[in-house]
Amino acid sequence: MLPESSTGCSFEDCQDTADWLLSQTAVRPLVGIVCGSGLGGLADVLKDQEAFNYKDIPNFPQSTVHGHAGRLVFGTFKDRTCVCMQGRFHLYEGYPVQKITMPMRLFKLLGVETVILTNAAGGLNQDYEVGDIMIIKDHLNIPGFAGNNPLVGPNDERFGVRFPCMSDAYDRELQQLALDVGSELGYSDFLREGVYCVLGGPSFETIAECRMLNKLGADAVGMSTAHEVIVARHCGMRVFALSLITNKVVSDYNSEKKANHEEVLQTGKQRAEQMERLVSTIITRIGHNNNLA
Ligand SMILES: O=P(O)(O)O[C@H]1O[C@H](CO)[C@@H](O)[C@H]1O
Ligand code: HPA
Repeated sequence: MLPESSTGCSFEDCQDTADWLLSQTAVRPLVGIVCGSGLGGLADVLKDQEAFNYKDIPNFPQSTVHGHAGRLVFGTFKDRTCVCMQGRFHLYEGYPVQKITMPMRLFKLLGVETVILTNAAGGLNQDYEVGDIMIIKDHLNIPGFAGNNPLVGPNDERFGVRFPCMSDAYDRELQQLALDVGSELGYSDFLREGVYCVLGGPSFETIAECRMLNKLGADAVGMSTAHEVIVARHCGMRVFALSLITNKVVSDYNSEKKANHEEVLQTGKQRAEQMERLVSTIITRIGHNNNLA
């Protein structure tokens, strides 16, 4: 059986889901947002909200992780129309990688042009502090090294080409815009630019793994985002992504510290306001057809 037909992620499945949503709401979103662990409050910046529980959306996966509410929220910010995933899906939840990235194809079919992804991540870079916000400039897709890439399987040209380029995955103009907005908001002291590394999870990294990832050039590590970015780029959407450094990884055998999800959610709460202001200000500067306002 073809992977796409077995997971409900074919073009027709995604189109059915898009048609259903478009029949339920008058909002025609141009910006798609994905909230990372503990960052679901980002959806609250949207006005005139219309929200759908994931369980009520045809073909849609369910959120199983604490800190991911499981709601798709449509609304506007200033005059920008948005759709926001309050909760994402991860490999470790047991979904095939095609299923966890299906919402990106749905975004495309809803008319989204720009995707803004956020995540919680562990800081590998020794200069990073908890609470830093990292503009993702590139990624290391470790599951992809082992063949677990969301584009594996028959390619549907209606979404994109068989061999999409990824050297331009993270839009450089949007990165610059984020730096400018961050500076205007007085965030420069905790705004970074770096490389995000995705692992399968759900176990946190060993000390040896952290040391290796840092040597490989990763600044932050998490269990999401890169798969979504690949699928979003495959179908031609512009991508911008932020990591909130919620914890410093343990890379010293003398350390007593232990990575844990509670700390991740706690840091999310502490930086929620700045994350929301940064993202919402960036959204106000994104024009139609991918132009910057
Ligand atoms: O990437 P998001 O969804 O923000 O979540 C991050 O936080 C969780 C670990 O605490 C993992 O799911 C990791 O990927
Ligand atoms: N490792 C992996 N994923 C994470 C981390 C981490 O330290 N923090 C938040 N998500």
